Amino acid sequence: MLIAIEGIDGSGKTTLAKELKKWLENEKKKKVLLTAEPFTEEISKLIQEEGWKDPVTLTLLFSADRGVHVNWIMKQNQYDIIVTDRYYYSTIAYQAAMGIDKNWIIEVNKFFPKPELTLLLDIPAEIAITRIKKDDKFNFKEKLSLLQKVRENYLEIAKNENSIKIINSTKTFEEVLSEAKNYVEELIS
Ligand SMILES: Nc1ncnc2c1ncn2[C@@H]1O[C@H](COP(=O)(O)OP(=O)(O)OP(=O)(O)O)[C@@H](O)[C@H]1O
Ligand SMILES: Cc1cn([C@H]2C[C@H](O)[C@@H](COP(=O)(O)O)O2)c(=O)[nH]c1=O
Repeated sequence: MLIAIEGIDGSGKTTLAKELKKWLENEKKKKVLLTAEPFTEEISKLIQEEGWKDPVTLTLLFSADRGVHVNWIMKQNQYDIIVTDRYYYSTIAYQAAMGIDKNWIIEVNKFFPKPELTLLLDIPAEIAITRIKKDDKFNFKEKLSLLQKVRENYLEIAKNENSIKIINSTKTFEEVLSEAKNYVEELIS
């Protein structure tokens, strides 16, 4: 079972992913693998060196990275649940915000398995930006207008996809976690 956690930078994905894993392991006795994208060191390096110069290259690099990630996930048979911090909705939301055609991004990513559940942490970019650490490795993060567009794209994608559940991430972390647990509970029970 694949669960994706999505949202703009600083929306709380990594914090939620870690706490969900603890809860699933301790309370639900599930074997959980926590993973994240970008996945490979090599492609992350290329993204940093080359990708940001050109959104087409960036789309292809993130998608190629996902191919390697998915192949690796397929071999992790010992787990009940795989939780990934970012998946293909990130490429649709971010690279479309950079001007790439959404349908082309969907086409490039169409062979990857669809997550059974995606938790979309929704938060205004103005608030998320105050939570982003200054030493983050990708350099466009401070660009408020881009993150605003990424947020709009995520909400648009969610309108047409029942498996994406929107959680208001301006709430306290305890509230966010509780809502996320309810969605996961529905899925595993
Ligand atoms: N609901 C919340 N309320 C307030 N602060 C939060 C909440 N959730 C997470 N945070 C804090 O916000 C910061 C960013 O969280 P986190 O690193 O989990 O976000 P992220 O979405 O993974 O970010 P990025 O995409 O930039 O890696 C952290 O300091 C975290 O403790
Ligand atoms: C998978 C993916 C990621 N991005 C962007 C989104 C973030 O700004 C960075 C990843 O940083 P994180 O702190 O590790 O979440 O990359 C993207 O633009 N497109 C993608 O497909």
